Amino acid sequence: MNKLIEFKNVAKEYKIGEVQIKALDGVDFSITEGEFVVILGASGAGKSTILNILGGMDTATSGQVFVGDQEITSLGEKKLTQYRGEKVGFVFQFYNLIPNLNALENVEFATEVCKNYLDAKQILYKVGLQDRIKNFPSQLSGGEQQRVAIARAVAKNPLLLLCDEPTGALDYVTGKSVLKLLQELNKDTKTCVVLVTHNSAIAPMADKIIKVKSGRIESVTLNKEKQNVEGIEW
Ligand SMILES: Nc1ncnc2c1ncn2[C@@H]1O[C@H](COP(=O)(O)OP(=O)(O)OP(=O)(O)O)[C@@H](O)[C@H]1O
Repeated sequence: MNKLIEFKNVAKEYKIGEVQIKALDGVDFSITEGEFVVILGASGAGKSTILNILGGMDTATSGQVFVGDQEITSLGEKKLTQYRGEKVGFVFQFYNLIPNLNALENVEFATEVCKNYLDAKQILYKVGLQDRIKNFPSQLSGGEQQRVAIARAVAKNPLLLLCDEPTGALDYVTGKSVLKLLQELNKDTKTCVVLVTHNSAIAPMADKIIKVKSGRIESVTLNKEKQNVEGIEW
């Protein structure tokens, strides 16, 4: 399998007044096509910063990030917007759906700027929402809203699906079903999934586990005994 993502000596510094915060301090790792990757670390370790740089929502202070055949750290604003719009699907802790659009319209709206998008209705069926496509976000449970958000991200047919604490606002059972959906989508579509969490118990579901500590990579582990989410308890 080919390398899809590479971080080379990536640093991110924030300056607040006189205080300098090193959110990332020389981060190196790579991700292969089709991998399901879990990024683990305590609060403030730098997980979201990695995800945001990878998704083109933030820029590195130094270092290089390669995604596919592009070095995204060298892209100008316009090209970076294009990268974000076409190549990256995002799923966040809070679903960020548009309240006055129904489930189908939320998914269709997201694909408007994409070239190779998938059929919104089909994707909503795939995430188990065939009976809810005309419902507005306020008529859906948290788990259902997250399924719409996942459908919205997947319908773009992205190169990467980036998930930042996607189960953070959900109860145990609903969270587990959302993780199961992400694992199945990764398996079926071979889309690379990068999932940020502080919950180390879900690491066995990944092909690769990247541990982050104080802005540095603590370890990168290839998981030879990948498990289905159903078989993991926490
Ligand atoms: N916009 C910003 N301005 C200043 N400091 C920031 C900013 N964004 C992040 N940081 C700092 O960078 C460090 C890493 O933050 P990051 O959000 O990546 O951590 P995290 O591992 O995702 O944490 P959490 O699990 O709590 O979300 C933290 O010390 C944080 O306070």
